[in-house]
Amino acid sequence: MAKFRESDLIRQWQTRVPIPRPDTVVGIGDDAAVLEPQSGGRLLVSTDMMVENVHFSLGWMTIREVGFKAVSAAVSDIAAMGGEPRHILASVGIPASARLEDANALYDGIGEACRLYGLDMVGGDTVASPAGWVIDMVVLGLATNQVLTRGGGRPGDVVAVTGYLGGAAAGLDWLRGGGQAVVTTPDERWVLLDMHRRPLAQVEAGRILAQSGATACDDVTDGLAAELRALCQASGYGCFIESQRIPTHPAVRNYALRRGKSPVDWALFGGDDYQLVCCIPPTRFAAAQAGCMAAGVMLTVIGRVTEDPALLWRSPSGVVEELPEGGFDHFAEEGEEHGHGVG
Ligand SMILES: Nc1ncnc2c1ncn2[C@@H]1O[C@H](COP(=O)(O)OP(=O)(O)O)[C@@H](O)[C@H]1O
Ligand SMILES: Cc1ncc(C[n+]2csc(CCOP(=O)(O)OP(=O)(O)O)c2C)c(N)n1
Ligand SMILES: [Mg+2]
Repeated sequence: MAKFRESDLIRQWQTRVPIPRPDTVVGIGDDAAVLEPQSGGRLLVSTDMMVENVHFSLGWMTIREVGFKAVSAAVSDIAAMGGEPRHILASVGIPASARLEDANALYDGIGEACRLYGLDMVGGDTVASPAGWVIDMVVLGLATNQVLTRGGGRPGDVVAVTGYLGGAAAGLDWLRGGGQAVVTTPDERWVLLDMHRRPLAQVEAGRILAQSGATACDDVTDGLAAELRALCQASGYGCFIESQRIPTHPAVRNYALRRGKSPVDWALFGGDDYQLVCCIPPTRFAAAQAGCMAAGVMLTVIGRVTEDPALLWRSPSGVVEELPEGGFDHFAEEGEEHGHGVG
């Protein structure tokens, strides 16, 4: 006897997601969703997959937190384009060990995030997975301002980031057990774990950046170094980064100090932060920063775009050199999954 049926599951899940938006003509329940086309904007579409023991471990995250994080990670790609997320589809592979409560808890997390981002869940697919959980999200969004691609940065633009970087990697380090012998205060731990388990997509900041003349943007999923490389490769220009300007949270710095690790390395190579890194003409920066501050988001200059295509930085030891390569790579060799300097 099956523990639950696909159709019952979907019916139960439907009660956990928000009621349909007015631009949803047909949502969950038919062969395809039907959406009202939007005039005066551009449609943004992105997909993002999370796999158990690659993107998360149920050893230290609840399946509800996984659902929330999967939506945030997917929405983050729409934020990085300066768009407004509107609709989402979720394809889920459920392992044999899962109970009905687990499947519903996943959707409690997905539903919570959908409400937070104003998303309408309009479909998906549900299958059995012989291995672990697999969660793939397709997000549709609308860009009514300029679209922020990766390749628009121009020499002289400042390079800026939202929020703090390196927190998700610090949290992962603690959760993996590496730092649990290290003295931390409960509030420090809370910051680290929250940054790892409950990232928030920077939708409002992306919209403000698009409105205030940013030229390029990317979200920090694989680490700042990898995203800077992606921005520079796309534009054909380079950058100069000041390591001491990279914003790391005081709790992350304290933990790194006691752990004998570098918070800047976590920011550069850790990934999973879901903050935005962007390029903005210097004359537009103050307005962009004020707009972000009014929305409760810190925007920090970390460097500038250069004509020379090299990626350079002033390292923590004060030496100007090439920005080290690295970052999260799914196909990296064992032991170097976090690239240079982290692990
Ligand atoms: N299997 C695939 N088939 C087609 N396009 C893909 C595939 N995987 C990734 N891409 C595309 O490659 C680009 C870079 O992907 P990725 O580095 O994963 O971006 P992001 O960090 O924003 O998720 C994106 O435009 C993405 O849509
Ligand atoms: C159990 C576990 N191991 C490692 C990590 C770290 N990690 C997994 S995926 C990832 C990067 C983001 O994933 P990816 O699929 O490359 O996102 P994309 O760039 O496509 O948005 C990171 C930092 C984690 N979060 N959990
Ligand atoms: Mg991807």
